[in-house]
Amino acid sequence: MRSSQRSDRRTLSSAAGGGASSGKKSAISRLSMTDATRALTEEDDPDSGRVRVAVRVRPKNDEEISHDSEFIDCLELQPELRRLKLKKNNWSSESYIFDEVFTESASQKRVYEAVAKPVVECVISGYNGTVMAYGQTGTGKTYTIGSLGKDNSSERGIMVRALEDVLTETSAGVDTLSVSYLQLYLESIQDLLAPDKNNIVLTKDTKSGEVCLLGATVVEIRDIDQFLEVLQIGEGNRHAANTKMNARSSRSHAILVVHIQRSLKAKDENDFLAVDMNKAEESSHNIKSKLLIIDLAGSERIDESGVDGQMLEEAKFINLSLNSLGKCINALAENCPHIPTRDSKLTRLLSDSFGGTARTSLLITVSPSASHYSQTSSTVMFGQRAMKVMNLLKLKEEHNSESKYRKLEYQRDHLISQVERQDKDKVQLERRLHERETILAAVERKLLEAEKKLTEATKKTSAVSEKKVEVMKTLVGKEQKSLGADVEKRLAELLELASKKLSEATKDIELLAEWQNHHSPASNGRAKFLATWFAFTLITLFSLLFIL
Ligand SMILES: Nc1ncnc2c1ncn2[C@@H]1O[C@H](COP(=O)(O)OP(=O)(O)OP(=O)(O)O)[C@@H](O)[C@H]1O
Repeated sequence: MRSSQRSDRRTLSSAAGGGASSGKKSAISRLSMTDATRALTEEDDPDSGRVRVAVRVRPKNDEEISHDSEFIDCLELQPELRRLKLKKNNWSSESYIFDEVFTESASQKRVYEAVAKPVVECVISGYNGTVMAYGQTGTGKTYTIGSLGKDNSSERGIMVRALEDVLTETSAGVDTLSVSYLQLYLESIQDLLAPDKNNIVLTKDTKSGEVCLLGATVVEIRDIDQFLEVLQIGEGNRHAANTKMNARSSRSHAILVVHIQRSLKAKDENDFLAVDMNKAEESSHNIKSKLLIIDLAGSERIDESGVDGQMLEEAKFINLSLNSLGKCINALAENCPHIPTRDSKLTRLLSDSFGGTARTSLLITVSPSASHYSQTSSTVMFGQRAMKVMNLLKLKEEHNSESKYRKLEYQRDHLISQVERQDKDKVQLERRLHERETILAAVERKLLEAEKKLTEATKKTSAVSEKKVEVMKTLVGKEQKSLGADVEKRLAELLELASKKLSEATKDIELLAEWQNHHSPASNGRAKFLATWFAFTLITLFSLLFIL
């Protein structure tokens, strides 16, 4: 069995795109399982709704190599910065940022993985998706989108690789995978799998708003080899006419429509847990999604292609449809209230892909040759405007009434168990709250006791201080008393000494007076004066000592 053959067993997790990659996918899976009507919003992936635009430069062909030898390329690529520089001449260039920039050497695998794989994963999860290539004739749209890679599988383009992934991720016998292959030529839709059906009617389902191709052949696909055969038949029927620009130019838009219907059957308990249901019963609901892979006709201008007759007619219609696509993209990028989708069949077909509910990736293809500067420039501008278009992704689920009823039952049970769980949690929380309150009360009690002890200790401290002051006072009093007695004693001694000295001095004065009287009466008066002065001095001294 080939790697692309479908897996036999399906679980909800694999059904939601469990095979391929990325964390983003798990978010999408979760979404697809839990809420049928919910849109993939910016909350899940801030950039999810925007139309993703990548640019791919094809290698120069022989003609360009010989013709361009004297000119510099009109492009300079910086893939690591996702930047493309468009050079008008040596000194004038403009820079543009894209979601991806692929150089001439980028492989088909790399381009698929960056441009188409995220869309394919989305479609597997139940969303609609569109991958399309836009660019000047001969720049590699068909090569990128439709290469079958018969001789070399590394050359396989987006159509084949997308189907390989879808086949790997879906289950034969449970999911349904089918394709229609059409071309839009001269504003009529032709069935590439049944060439006599050349006017397929394009309508819109009034209920779902989905675009339908009434009467188009739908082929159920079982494996990749069968799909390659289908694609080959379609390619054989694709109308191609030669123009001056490209000997194998496609003059029509090729449209591959891939329908996926997935019947989500939950088989074991884990599956139900994955979808937020807690009962292991079998339930089913269908997810329908659609992938459009479009290889647009070349966007060259009529005057540049130099065509006439039938080919001029073709070019006019191609221009009409591509112009109306450009107008819709401009209107969407500018948030205009009216989007002119009814102007062409191409825009009616793509009404869901731009500004609708699908995930969309646009690859613009360009030539590096300076001689195609003006076409390259207008292609780059087209891509830049498309980058501004936002889509709102919506999951498309179908329910039969029984499965709806079961789902509601599961949801009710799930809600009841949630309420029970919450009640249990509430009781536990209340118990914990009570415990905390008890602890808090004990802590408060201890705090009060500690405060009381602190007050008592403060009181005791002040009593001790007062006592201390009293003791100090007593001690100072005692000291003062003993000091006073000492002073008094000393004074008495001094007084005694002074009175002794006074009486001695009085005696001496009397003796002196006598002696004076006897020997010199003239000096008697003076001696008497001296004696009196001396006595007065002693008395004063004695008084001072007494005061002290
Ligand atoms: N990246 C590439 N690597 C190698 N060869 C390429 C690449 N891109 C394009 N080519 C070659 O360039 C030629 C033109 O490519 P292709 O037919 O895919 O252009 P186109 O854009 O589809 O043109 P048209 O609008 O006419 O359909 C083909 O021979 C193709 O093999």
